Amino acid sequence: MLLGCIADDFTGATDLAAMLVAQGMRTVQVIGLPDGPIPEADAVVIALKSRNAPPADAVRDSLAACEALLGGGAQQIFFKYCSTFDSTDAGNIGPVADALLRRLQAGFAIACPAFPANNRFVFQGHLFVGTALLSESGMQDHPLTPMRDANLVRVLTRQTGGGVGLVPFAVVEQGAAAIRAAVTQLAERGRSYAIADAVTDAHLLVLGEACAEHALVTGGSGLAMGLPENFRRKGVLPDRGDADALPPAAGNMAVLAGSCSRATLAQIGLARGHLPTLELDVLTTPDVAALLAEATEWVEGRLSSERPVVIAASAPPERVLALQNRLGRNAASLLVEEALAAIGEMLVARGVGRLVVAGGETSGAVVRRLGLRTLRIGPQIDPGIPWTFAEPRGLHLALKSGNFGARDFFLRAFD
Ligand SMILES: Nc1ncnc2c1ncn2[C@@H]1O[C@H](COP(=O)(O)OP(=O)(O)O)[C@@H](O)[C@H]1O
Ligand SMILES: O=C(O)[C@@H](O)C(=O)COP(=O)(O)O
Repeated sequence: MLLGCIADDFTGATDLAAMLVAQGMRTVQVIGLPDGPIPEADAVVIALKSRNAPPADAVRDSLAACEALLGGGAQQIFFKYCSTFDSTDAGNIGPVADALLRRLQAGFAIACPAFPANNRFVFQGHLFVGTALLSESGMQDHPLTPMRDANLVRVLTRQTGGGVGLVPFAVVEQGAAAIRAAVTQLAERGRSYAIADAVTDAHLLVLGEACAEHALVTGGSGLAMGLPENFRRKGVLPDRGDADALPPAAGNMAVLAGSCSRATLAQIGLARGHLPTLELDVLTTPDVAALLAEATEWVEGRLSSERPVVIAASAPPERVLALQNRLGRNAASLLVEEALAAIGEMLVARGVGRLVVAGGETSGAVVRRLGLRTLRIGPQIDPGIPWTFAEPRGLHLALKSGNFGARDFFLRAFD
C-alpha cells in the first residue's frame, strides 16, 4: 500500500476512492475498522462513521484506522472530510487532524476541501458552493452539521489546538515550489495547518505535488487528485489500465434517500414524475417498525430489474426541524437512519442487487446493517459517485453524497 486514507463518512470514502481509481490507483474501501489484514491495493480507504460521533470517539477510531494503515505499509496518510467541511465547533475535523498530526509527528498539514468538478471552491480561505458562500448554500440548514461560517480559517481555528494559516490563491497560482515555501514559512511561524485556496483542478494538482513529502494530508477528494502522480514520479506506482473494472450487475433496482440537501430534494422531485416513488412521512409516523411495514407493503409488486423504485425520508428544513424539536437532533436522525437501514435490508432480501443510497450518514447506516466489509470501486456515474461492488455479498451499490449528482441522477444512475 502506498496511500492510506481515513474517511469520516461512507459517501466521502467512495468519493475519495473514485478519485484515486480515476487517477490510476487500485483502491479498496474497507467499511469500518478492519478486523483482519488490510487488503492488497495501491490505496486503501477506511470508511468511518466519525463525522458526527462524539469527538473522543472520532479521535479513537481515526487513530485506530491510522495504525491499521501504517501496519499495512502506508507511506502517506490522507484524512478525508467533506467538501462542504461538515463539522461543528466541537469537531470533528480539528480534533482528528490534531491527533493524526501528533501520531505521525508531522508538525503541519494542508487543509483543502475544494472540489471544482462539484462546484466547491476555496478562495481567500472562504468556501463557496457554486457562486454562494457555504453559509448561504443550503448547508446552513444541514440536519446535523449546519455550516454558518464560510471562513474556513476561522472554522478550523475553533476546532483545533494548532494555529491555522492560509496559502492564498496568489501563491497557489505560482505552483508547487511557491506553495512549499509558503508552508515552510507558516510552520516556522508556529502554524499547524493552512487552509489552501483552490478554484481549478490545476490548483489541486500543484497542491498535491507540494504535499508529496507530507506525512499527513487533509481535505476533500479533490486534493487527492495530485497524490497518485507523486508515487508515479517516485517509480513506486505502475500504470494501471483497468483500475475501475467491476463484475456485471443484476437484480432489482432501488434508490433509498435520507439526505435532506437541496440537491437530493431536487433529484427526488424529478424522480417523482418518472419512477415509482414512496415518500415516507417521518414526522407523522416517527416509528421504525411502522415505516418499515409501510415500505414493505408499498414495494409489493413494484420491484423490478427494469426500472428503480425510490424510497425517501428526505424532507425540507422546516419539517426536519419539526421532528428535531420533537425528538432532539440526534434522536431524530437516528430514527430515520434506523428506518432506512431496515428498509435497505428488506429490499436486498427481496432481490434488490443494485442499490443507490443518498446521504452520508444514511449510507453508513444502510451499509452497516447489511454487514458489508469491503467495496471494490468502479466507474463514476457523476463526479464523486462511483458504482461499487460489495464482496463477497455480490451487491452493486452507489453511495451518493447528499449534495452530489445532477438533477436527473436517479433516472440515469442505473444506465
Ligand atoms: N424527514 C427527516 N426529518 C429529520 N431528519 C431526517 C429526515 N430525513 C432524513 N433525516 C436525517 O438527516 C440526516 C441527513 O444526513 P446524511 O444522510 O449524511 O445526508 P447528507 O449526505 O445530505 O449529509 C440523516 O441523519 C437522516 O437520518
Ligand atoms: O466531499 C464530499 O462532499 C463528499 O465526499 C462527502 O463527504 C459527502 O458527505 P455527505 O454530503 O454527508 O454525503
